[in-house]
Amino acid sequence: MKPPLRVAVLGSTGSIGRQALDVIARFPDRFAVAALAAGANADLLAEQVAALRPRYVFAERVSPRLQEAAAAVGALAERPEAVAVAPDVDIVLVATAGAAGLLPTLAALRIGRPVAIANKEVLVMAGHLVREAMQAGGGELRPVDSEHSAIWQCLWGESPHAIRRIILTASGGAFRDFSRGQLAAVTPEQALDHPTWKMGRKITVDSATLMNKGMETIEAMWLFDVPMDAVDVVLHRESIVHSLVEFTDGSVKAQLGVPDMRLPIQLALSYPERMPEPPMPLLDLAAVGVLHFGRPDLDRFPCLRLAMEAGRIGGTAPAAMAAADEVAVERFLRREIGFLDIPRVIEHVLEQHEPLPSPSLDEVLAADAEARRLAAAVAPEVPA
Ligand SMILES: NC(=O)C1=CN([C@@H]2O[C@H](COP(=O)(O)OP(=O)(O)OC[C@H]3O[C@@H](n4cnc5c(N)ncnc54)[C@H](OP(=O)(O)O)[C@@H]3O)[C@@H](O)[C@H]2O)C=CC1
Ligand SMILES: CC(=O)[C@@H](O)[C@H](O)COP(=O)(O)O
Ligand SMILES: [Mn+2]
Repeated sequence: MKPPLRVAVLGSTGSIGRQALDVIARFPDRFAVAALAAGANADLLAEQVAALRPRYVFAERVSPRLQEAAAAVGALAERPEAVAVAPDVDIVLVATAGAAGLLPTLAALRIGRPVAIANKEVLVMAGHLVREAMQAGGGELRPVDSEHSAIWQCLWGESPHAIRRIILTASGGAFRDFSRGQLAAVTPEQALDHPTWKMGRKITVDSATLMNKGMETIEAMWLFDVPMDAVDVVLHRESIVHSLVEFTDGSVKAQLGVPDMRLPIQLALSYPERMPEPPMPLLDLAAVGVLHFGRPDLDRFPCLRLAMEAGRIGGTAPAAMAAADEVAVERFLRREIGFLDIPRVIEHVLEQHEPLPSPSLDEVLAADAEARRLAAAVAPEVPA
């Protein structure tokens, strides 16, 4: 029997991270936790360290309790990159949110380590650097985002030359049926009430603005090496069809399942095998009854258009956009700006930004920092 796959979970206290620990715990013969990294939730991380006894731990905020738990099992790392390249790790799951996963992803890929990537902002900011690191190190990227896991599965056994179009499905988020007038007055609590998925706060707001889908179009370009013109978005309220691929001969393949991230997480770990048991309830299509599809409305949800435009421009534009979005979402959650200000802030930043083609890491980080500074300074137009 093979020894268990040793997994480093970056972002272990978050929504994806906690579900990953669930999956790992279900199959102790197959998977083991080798390392954990998190941000500010030192209490939960301390509990995870005490229960799972990883050999490497990183935290942005270290509490005395975490220090004690980490000292009992190994050393506290100074940086998340150190966890990503620690010895005795077979795969790194990058489940941090926002820009935090960029450096650990590059570090792991540069030493040829497989990376299961949930943190889509990493690919949006610097897809070309991720690809370069993967090619230089001989590493491998396995998609975790549900749509990209679906596309990945549709492409198994297919030639990449046979792809005509990638079709990403979008639930439409919390405000899919709201008018523009109604959108002006929505609250963070309403935005955080996603109709089909339970996720972290930032991605849930991104889903409500359709920025999540916009970022996913750029993520698809890098993961599957297709131009933006070969990526489409279709609204699908039920989140049962996770995405589709249209091939050159007109055939269309889709992957379906109940909306539950434990399947894509499990598959990214078990690949190229499928596990013998599902981690979630099975899909009963007769009980679902009807599936709906439609076109996204770019007037009500301009973030999708902004992201696709940034993806087409390339260079530092997507990094500036992602940074502006991160700041705008935080400001909305703090009630400093209204929901309709989120695309305004991003558009303002992109108008000021002069994109550099093929940027170095330093240039990406500079574009990120400048976009954050600009986004923090945009005054709200809609009263928060
Ligand atoms: N949730 C979902 O269902 C899906 C998520 N994704 C993507 O996966 C990523 C994670 O999403 P989600 O789990 O929802 O987000 P959460 O906000 O729930 O979790 C984010 C995690 O990142 C950790 N973190 C923050 N900063 C650092 C840092 N500097 N170093 C290490 N860890 C850090 C947080 O730690 P702490 O809590 O301790 O501060 C937390 O564990 C995002 O990019 C999202 O777009 C993609 C598809 C589905
Ligand atoms: C679960 C997952 O992959 C999320 O990215 C999800 O897609 C969000 O739903 P939306 O379709 O509303 O963006
Ligand atoms: Mn997704």
